[in-house]
Amino acid sequence: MLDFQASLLDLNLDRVALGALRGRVERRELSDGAWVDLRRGWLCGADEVFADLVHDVPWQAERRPMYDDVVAVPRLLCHYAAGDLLPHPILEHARDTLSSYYADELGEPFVTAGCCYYRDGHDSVAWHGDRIGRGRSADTMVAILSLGSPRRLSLRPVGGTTAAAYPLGHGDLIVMGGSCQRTWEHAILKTARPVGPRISIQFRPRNVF
Ligand SMILES: O=C(O)CCC(=O)C(=O)O
Ligand SMILES: [Fe+2]
Repeated sequence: MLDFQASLLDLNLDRVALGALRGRVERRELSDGAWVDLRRGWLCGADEVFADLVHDVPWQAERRPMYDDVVAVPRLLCHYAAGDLLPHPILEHARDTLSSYYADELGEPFVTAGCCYYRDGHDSVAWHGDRIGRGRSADTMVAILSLGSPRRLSLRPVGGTTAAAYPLGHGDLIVMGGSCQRTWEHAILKTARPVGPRISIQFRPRNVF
């Protein structure tokens, strides 16, 4: 119902824009110094941006070794390094807005953008922390903008059982912060429910992957 209302709102506004962050971001403390911030419906006009990204991003199907085999990574990917032009101007605006909103707490800007395209419920990402680089040893932030059909971002303390799950889609923002990448894990689990495609854009600071 909410999604439907958001869609109508988007049509009425007929424009792509970011809502306010100040006063609209809700922080949830996890444990061990980990937290997530949520700002639902941050991006208006998400349908249009979603369609543009499906079309314009050079999506890549990756393969990776697993045991004795090489298997397809179950989602499409495209990584934008620091300094790369992002595939939609609203994403540049989102990155810069996040950088200034979190400047005091993060102490550095968000510089990279990882894009993931989950075509349906078979596409997923297994439990992990973004721990390559500094996320392994230092507090940091990973900000995720979600477009399209809602999928759950599941979270659990490392090695524990699922402790939180946030349905994310249609312009929602979630920021994982504090020790989240090293003391907690996150995943987009496969689902047998009929779900449409979802795109997520993860903004990260330098040397966090
Ligand atoms: O798609 C998402 O929201 C999460 C993706 C993710 O965790 C990753 O690519 O590291
Ligand atoms: Fe991740």
